[in-house]
Amino acid sequence: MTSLLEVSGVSVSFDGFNAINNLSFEIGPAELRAIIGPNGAGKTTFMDIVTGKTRPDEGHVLWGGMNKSLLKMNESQIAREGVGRKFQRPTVFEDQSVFDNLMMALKKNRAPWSVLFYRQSAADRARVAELAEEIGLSDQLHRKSGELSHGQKQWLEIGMLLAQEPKLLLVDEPAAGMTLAEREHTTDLLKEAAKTRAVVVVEHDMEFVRRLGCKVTVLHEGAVLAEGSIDHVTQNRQVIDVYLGR
Ligand SMILES: Nc1ncnc2c1ncn2[C@@H]1O[C@H](COP(=O)(O)OP(=O)(O)OP(=O)(O)O)[C@@H](O)[C@H]1O
Repeated sequence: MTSLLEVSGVSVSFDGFNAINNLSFEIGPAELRAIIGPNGAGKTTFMDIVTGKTRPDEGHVLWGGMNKSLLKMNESQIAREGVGRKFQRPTVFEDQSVFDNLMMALKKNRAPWSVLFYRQSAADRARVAELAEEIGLSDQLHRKSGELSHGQKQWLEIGMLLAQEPKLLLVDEPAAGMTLAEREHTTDLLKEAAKTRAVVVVEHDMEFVRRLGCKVTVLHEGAVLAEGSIDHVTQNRQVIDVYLGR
């Protein structure tokens, strides 16, 4: 398998503290991966490095078939390369409808004149309908986004990211604050999204991770402690010790 993203030997320290410690990580172009790990394991810092927010002190972050270095790009160049990031709290335009939020998010020519003279095309409207279907909000299209439930807002934001057609989607704790039914829908949505792109889900909720049914990477002290199926990693003695604080 050729990787979409290949992180190797990456280290970063903050004031002498090693937050990421010789970390290596690979993901394929259509793969779902969960990253778990105790507080302070380096999960957020890892995402910050991939998205260009934090520069590592050492190592390589290679992207795509041509092995471009993401470390040579700034945050917006990395986003344009196709790396999308969903933060924990939903950030949708609350005063706008679901339809308008999705329409605004569509991948288009962002030059000022094209935004100024932009008219919705039938193709764009069809794409918005398709995205709404994918995130399960087809019947909410004309609702104000601020009126949606927490779970629906999260799906809308995922839809807005999918509208940008990312090759890699990083999702931070999507299940937090969701009802069981919302979690189940979120699992389906992420699994579906990962059929055509790479999706990395950082999550604390083990049941949610189990339902994702994907390979799991366990981080601890800024490095990979274990990797494999959820059963494989949860039976690993070191992982058990770390989670029990031994
Ligand atoms: N900008 C920073 N300055 C100093 N220390 C930092 C900075 N960012 C992260 N750290 C430290 O690096 C370590 C890793 O933090 P990180 O937020 O990546 O962990 P995490 O796995 O995401 O944790 P959590 O599950 O609590 O979100 C922590 O000890 C944190 O305090």
